[in-house]
Amino acid sequence: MLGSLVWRRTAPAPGLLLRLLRARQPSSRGDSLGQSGAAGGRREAQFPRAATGGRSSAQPQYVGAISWRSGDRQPQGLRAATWGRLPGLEESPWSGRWSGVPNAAGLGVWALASALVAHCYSKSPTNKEAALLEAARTNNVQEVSRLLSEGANVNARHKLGWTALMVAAISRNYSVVQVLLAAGADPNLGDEFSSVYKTAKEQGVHSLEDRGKDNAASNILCQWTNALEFRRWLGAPTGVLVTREDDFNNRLNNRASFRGCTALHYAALADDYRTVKELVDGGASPLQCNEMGHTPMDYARDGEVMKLLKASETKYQEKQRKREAEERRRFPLEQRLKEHIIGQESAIATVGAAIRRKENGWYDEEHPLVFLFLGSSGIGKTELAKQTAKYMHKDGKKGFIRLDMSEFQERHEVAKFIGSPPGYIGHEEGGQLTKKLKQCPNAVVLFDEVDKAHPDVLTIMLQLFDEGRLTDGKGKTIDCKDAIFIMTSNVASEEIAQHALQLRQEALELSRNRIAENLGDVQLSDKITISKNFKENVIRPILKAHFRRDEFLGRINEIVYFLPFCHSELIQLVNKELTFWAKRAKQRHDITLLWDREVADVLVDGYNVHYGARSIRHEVERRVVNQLAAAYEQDLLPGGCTLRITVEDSDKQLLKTPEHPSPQPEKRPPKLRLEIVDKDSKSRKLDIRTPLHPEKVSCML
Ligand SMILES: Nc1ncnc2c1ncn2[C@@H]1O[C@H](COP(=O)(O)OP(=O)(O)OP(=O)(O)O)[C@@H](O)[C@H]1O
Repeated sequence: MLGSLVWRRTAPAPGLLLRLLRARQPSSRGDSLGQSGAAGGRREAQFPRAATGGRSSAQPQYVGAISWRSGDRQPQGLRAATWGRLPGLEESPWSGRWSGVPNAAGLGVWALASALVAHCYSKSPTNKEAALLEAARTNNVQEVSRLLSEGANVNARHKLGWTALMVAAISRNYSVVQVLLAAGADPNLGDEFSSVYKTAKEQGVHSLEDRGKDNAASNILCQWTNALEFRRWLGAPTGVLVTREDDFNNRLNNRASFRGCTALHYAALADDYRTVKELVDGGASPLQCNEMGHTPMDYARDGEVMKLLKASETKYQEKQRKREAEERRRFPLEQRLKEHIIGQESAIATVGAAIRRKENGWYDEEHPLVFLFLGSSGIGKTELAKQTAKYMHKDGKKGFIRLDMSEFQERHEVAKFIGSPPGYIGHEEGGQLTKKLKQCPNAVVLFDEVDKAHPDVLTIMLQLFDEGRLTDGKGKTIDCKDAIFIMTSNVASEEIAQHALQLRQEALELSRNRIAENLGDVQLSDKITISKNFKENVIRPILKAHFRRDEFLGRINEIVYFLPFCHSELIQLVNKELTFWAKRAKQRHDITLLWDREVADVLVDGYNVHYGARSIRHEVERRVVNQLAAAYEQDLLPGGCTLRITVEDSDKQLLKTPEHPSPQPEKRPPKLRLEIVDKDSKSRKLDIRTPLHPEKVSCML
């Protein structure tokens, strides 16, 4: 592991090679401004005598080390001693001789360089965060403390993605690590730098040296000098490889990916016991994985550091378990789910209880947990699965696997599911399920529309649920007893919806009767529960007929029923949608959006039991967002204004019907309108033209 991330001691890194090669090139143009390298935590550079004020010589002679002041691109000694003595002054780029007297071209270069340096310095003489990174790298504890006391952001990142704590850790600068942690550095931040080549690609710069994006002046100058440090001194951008080696560390393998590596990963790589200890004591997680899925221990060598990490892993796990248990007690899963899911209380309770059993060790460890979510479209089946995955796997993505089973309707599509056997097309690709399960064997796996899957796919699923493991096309077995499998289906959704609506009607009538009979403290309640009788005698036979397998249904731990929304839940859904648009209006257009209570009542009418929450979303878009967009397009919404959505008084319309030849008064559905609220809190209606009619007509959808 270690070998893949760190260059062998004897092999110079490519960037170093590149610079060595450059330095050895004959200095025909007097451009050899020297080498830089990290030595003993202090950055040193050697400069030709010509550039440091010595006598000119055809063979550049090097003088002693000149130290960088942290946060300062210019060598101090150079600035003090030879300000203005730039290569063009000492030697003409065209003459190839050291002259001592500036010729025209030399003067030009000098002027250009001076202007450029002045520009660089005027732009950002002391960028605190950049200086902090540099001070952390060079082990300048005093400078780190000074910058932090002056307000430098301790968690700021280098433009390529690492933080000061990571630099200090890889540089084995234990004292800096201490200071940074004390100042609140987050030890669990991950590096955003991947590999040199990937980062270069992502940032759109060259991996070795970026010429293309320089400003023209520094480019011209650097073509003459071609000295990397000089380019950097001028503020000219350098390539990713060199930046990584110079600003971070030059002993790391530039091909390896470092994304997600924390300071602790780097301290383990650097094999620095004191820093590892400091980080662990400072709250660094020894369990945190980088993008490759490796923990800091994977990078540790055998010895003290490895021992320390092992011990802290166990301690951290124990601590984490206690913390999570406490968090669960204070903020149970059901409560979290209710923050995202409106209604569906019985479904939430069923899932919550099963997961609590699993989390607390009260479950059958030989089999994974399997749910079947039943109900019509758009009522939160997928959402509940997603939120459960979020709860179980804080890092998200890999912990939630979703497969649309309508893609596995044919027998040959089994191969897509678990991968083709050797010799078949697609063997190398692997299966959609197995590939993802391999990455996260305890994921929450959602099989959407499971009723559409081919029976052969169901057979594989049955095996998976039964044995808790799966063998892929390459013959590799994945153990997934800890996974949670959720299947969704619309089978029997019509029956469930009708039954629920009927129960709700009965409950409502009962409440009304009791109120009418004056039976005291009666509350109207929308809460209903589906009876066991209905589940056994209506739903189970439908499922049996569909899946044609008792054993398949037998392997399901819980069948979870999702019911159509009641009125109060619909009001909540409407408010959720309107809140979403209000946030958007504020963020994008600085418009404050308010609405009257009756607006939700009107929008609830758009509910369609077959489309669930989606029908509410569409109704809000059709009746509110369309108006907002039209008003915005017609320039009726000044920035910073306040808008109110109100219900237009329902007016009457005269209708003639065959039964009633004389016109009958009929109430039209109420309309929504937009009003702008003036500073004096008075509202005035917005006159929005309907997009299809150019003439001015009031648009009230
Ligand atoms: N109970 C609910 N509470 C809040 N939002 C919901 C609820 N039900 C559905 N939604 C929203 O409606 C959209 C569709 O929901 P979801 O994908 O969960 O539907 P579904 O029941 O899985 O239906 P389908 O079978 O059609 O996928 C999502 O954006 C979701 O946030």
